[in-house]
Amino acid sequence: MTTPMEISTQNPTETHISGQNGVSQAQLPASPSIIGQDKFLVSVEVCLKPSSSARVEDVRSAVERMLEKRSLSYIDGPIPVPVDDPFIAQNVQRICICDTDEWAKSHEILLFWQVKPFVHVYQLSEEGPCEELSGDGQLSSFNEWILPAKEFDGMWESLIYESGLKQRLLRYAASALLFTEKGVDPFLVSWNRIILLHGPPGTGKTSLCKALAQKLSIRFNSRYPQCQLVEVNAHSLFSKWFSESGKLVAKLFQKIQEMVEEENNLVFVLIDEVESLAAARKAALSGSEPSDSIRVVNALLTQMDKLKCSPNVIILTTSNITAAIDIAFVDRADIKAYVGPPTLEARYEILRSCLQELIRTGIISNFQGFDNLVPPNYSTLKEKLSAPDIQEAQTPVSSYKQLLEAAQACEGLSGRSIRKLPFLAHAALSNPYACDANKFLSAMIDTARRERSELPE
Ligand SMILES: Nc1ncnc2c1ncn2[C@@H]1O[C@H](COP(=O)(O)OP(=O)(O)OP(=O)(O)O)[C@@H](O)[C@H]1O
Repeated sequence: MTTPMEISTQNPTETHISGQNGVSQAQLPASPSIIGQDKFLVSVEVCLKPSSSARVEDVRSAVERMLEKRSLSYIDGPIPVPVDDPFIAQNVQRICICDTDEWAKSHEILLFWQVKPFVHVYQLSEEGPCEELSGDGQLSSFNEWILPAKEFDGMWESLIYESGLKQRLLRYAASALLFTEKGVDPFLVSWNRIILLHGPPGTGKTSLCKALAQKLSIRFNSRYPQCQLVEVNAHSLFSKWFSESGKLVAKLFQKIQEMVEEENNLVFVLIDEVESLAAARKAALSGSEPSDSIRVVNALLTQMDKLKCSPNVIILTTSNITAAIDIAFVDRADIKAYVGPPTLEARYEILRSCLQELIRTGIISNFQGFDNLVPPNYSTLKEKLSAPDIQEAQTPVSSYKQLLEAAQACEGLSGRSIRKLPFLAHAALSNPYACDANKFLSAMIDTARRERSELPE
């Protein structure tokens, strides 16, 4: 048996990939890497307009030429679509620099001569989920999306974790796909493509799985031009109609198998709350559940083992059980990552992004506290707070401090609760139509304290 790789947000160990000289399109690494002459390979994601019918290769070359001409500095985030290039302007909706953050930490800003941009061109699918109703018309047993999907656009960026968790997941998945692609003998080097994210409720595990699938579909689109995500509803598989469940599992996996047979298809299977499978199995063994349920779980595990052999499948699973999970299902996962409650920095960044959105939409006005209406990021804030001239610049600093205080007050709250906080704070204001930033921040601190006091011991 292989020893699973544990990724934890609490015990970060930074590992950098290097020596990717001569990387071809199909072998792309998922994160920036040092290539020949000490250049950093940085991903540049180019989103086409829904109306565009331009060839991906043409857009890629045009963007590469544009990047060569401009002496850009590379930091994560969008760069303006050039208006002086009619072809790009006509076809491209957005250009985004990605994944420079782990390099930028030690190198500050990456300059154009240090960088080899790796351009990924994609178009979002607007089809929406295709839902399959189970026989009795109740809960559907799965949802299916064509990736990259409009629904998941921006999800990756909105999830904030410390210690490079997202980058590590991306790299592990990318390495797993590369090993398979290159035909590495699994008897000599073992790995699989099952990922388990576990941790308390509301820490973004399901969202992270979907966002990871979306990212990989963009990064690997030259090898896999088609990509799907199938979200299995584990609960619905254990409907009260157990006799139907076996059929549901068979039907579901038959469909997945059909997708996988097409070798240009990359298929992600997301199974949420896998502990419900283990619970059903345990209950069946103790005789409190129909023995059908054990057959369903076993059928699911067997089908997963079968799927594991296909090179173009990644199985993503989540569990809310935070302690060591010891179930047959989990043994199968090679990559296990603990996703914990957000740290102070992550909480601050989540609230900052909420605030920015409320400023953008005009819900918060009368905003004097922040430079250019942009609240500072956590590290800039730290610098500002430790600056010697802090006493003189009282007004902005008090706003920054209020935001930090709100983040401190959120200790123990999940990412999901923190994202709801600005809404609750707004609803608590006496005059929500003329929303003053400082009043809003005070309301947010109070709301956070109240929410926290309501947490179970
Ligand atoms: N670290 C985070 N950064 C930013 N947003 C977060 C974070 N954690 C949670 N959220 C927000 O909470 C929402 C809910 O997360 P999600 O449902 O994926 O969590 P989960 O861990 O799967 O929870 P559950 O197990 O209860 O389903 C996300 O869509 C996101 O908006």
